[in-house]
Amino acid sequence: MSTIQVPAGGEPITRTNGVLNVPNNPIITYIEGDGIGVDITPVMHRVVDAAVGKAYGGSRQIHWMEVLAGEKANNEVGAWLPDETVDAIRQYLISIKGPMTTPVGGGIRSLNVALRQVLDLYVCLRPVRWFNGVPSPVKRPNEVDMAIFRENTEDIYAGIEFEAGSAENEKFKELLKEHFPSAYANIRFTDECGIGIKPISREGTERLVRAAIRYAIDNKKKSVTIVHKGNIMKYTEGAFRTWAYELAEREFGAETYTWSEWERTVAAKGQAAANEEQDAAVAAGRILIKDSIADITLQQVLTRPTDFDVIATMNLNGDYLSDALAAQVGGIGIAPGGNINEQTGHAVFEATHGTAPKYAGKDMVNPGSLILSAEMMLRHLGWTEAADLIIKGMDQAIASREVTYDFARLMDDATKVSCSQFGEAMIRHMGD
Ligand SMILES: NC(=O)C1=CN([C@@H]2O[C@H](COP(=O)(O)OP(=O)(O)OC[C@H]3O[C@@H](n4cnc5c(N)ncnc54)[C@H](OP(=O)(O)O)[C@@H]3O)[C@@H](O)[C@H]2O)C=CC1
Ligand SMILES: O=C(O)CCC(=O)C(=O)O
Ligand SMILES: [Mg+2]
Repeated sequence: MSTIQVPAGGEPITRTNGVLNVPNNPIITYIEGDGIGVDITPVMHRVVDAAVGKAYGGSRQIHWMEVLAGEKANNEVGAWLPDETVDAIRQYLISIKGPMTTPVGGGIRSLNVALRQVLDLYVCLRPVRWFNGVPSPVKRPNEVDMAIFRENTEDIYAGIEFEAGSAENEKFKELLKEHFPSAYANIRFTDECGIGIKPISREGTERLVRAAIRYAIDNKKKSVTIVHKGNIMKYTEGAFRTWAYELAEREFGAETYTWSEWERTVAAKGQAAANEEQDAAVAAGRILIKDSIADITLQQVLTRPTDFDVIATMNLNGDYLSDALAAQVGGIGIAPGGNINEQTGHAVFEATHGTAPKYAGKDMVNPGSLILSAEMMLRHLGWTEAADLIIKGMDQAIASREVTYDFARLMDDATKVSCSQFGEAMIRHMGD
């Protein structure tokens, strides 16, 4: 028997010729989420409903439809990610989710990753911007304004792993030994050795980088930085870099200037000529496509954030970078995101953070990350007036220094409020 109750007054969002048709009463599916999902999801609903109500005077309203996943689904129907949940998310196109728990070192594989893979949500877009007044460990957090495009379906997240001591692991090592003896010889300790495989494809790279460059063009950004560890992982991360440059030159030759063009000009005409060419291209408004190795990137996003606008990278680098960058603009409590397939129109919005289990059910954490994910969702639907109200509510609530514990502990003169009180403050301040 289905656990899904389709809201009587709502209509599905559909898509024709690549364009979303959003009715005034759209059904949006949501997963409450494990851990702090019970705290932040209802607050997000209240804030979004208030913004939509205020922006459109009652002529538009979201009809929320719960679909089960994670611990709640396992408790209620004995499945972590029920088929009907995936089917509903597929059918209704646009969803928002709370975080879901993934055990470490064994147990079920990530449901968050599974959802991205099963719907082929290849772009994980995580914008990082600072709100005036938010406490930050860096001197000039206002200089941080980046958008991370994280490839969401490949890399070590593909889950090709062989547990040490398992029959599969032994079989895989036999295969290596027989067919790739020099690779096998590189394994330092063969006896108890887990093995993971990292697939990175040209197709996966190109669709992600294409989305990142289009975003840079649409949002008038100056550069796209390809972040990789291609010096060490030559045929995965190094290939990502090569394919990214090739794509930029092939599909966006008029709008971009790449560091690989710069290198070719250096070889042909020398460095001064290449610099001149690059400067002229940038002055003419072409987007600079450059690359940076992952380790130094983690330093430079801190020391010279203005060098970075849009970042295009693979799954694991993007995961690390999103949490690290969130710290610069107030922390993971206000770090939003969206998982998107631009070809099918499916999108699942979600916070960057996880289930923060020690705070679960305490009405304590910052709901900002999920609310800002909903703000991205509203913009994606074209409901910009409601999205703008959410930004206004967030700005003003922070300016009035009514903040949750994570900000309050870093601010001298703040009033610490609960998760739900922060939501109420946001709603109050939408009217300011
Ligand atoms: N997309 C998803 O659903 C994700 C799921 N996860 C899963 O979540 C579980 C827990 O992961 P963990 O590594 O602890 O990371 P979490 O992001 O869940 O929490 C780590 C810390 O981040 C801070 N934090 C997180 N959310 C908030 C918030 N809303 N407001 C304020 N502070 C916040 C807290 O810091 P402090 O204690 O300093 O206040 C918290 O202890 C794991 O099972 C993991 O796999 C993780 C990431 C994403
Ligand atoms: O799926 C998980 O449990 C963690 C995922 C994660 O950290 C992320 O997507 O940022
Ligand atoms: Mg993460």
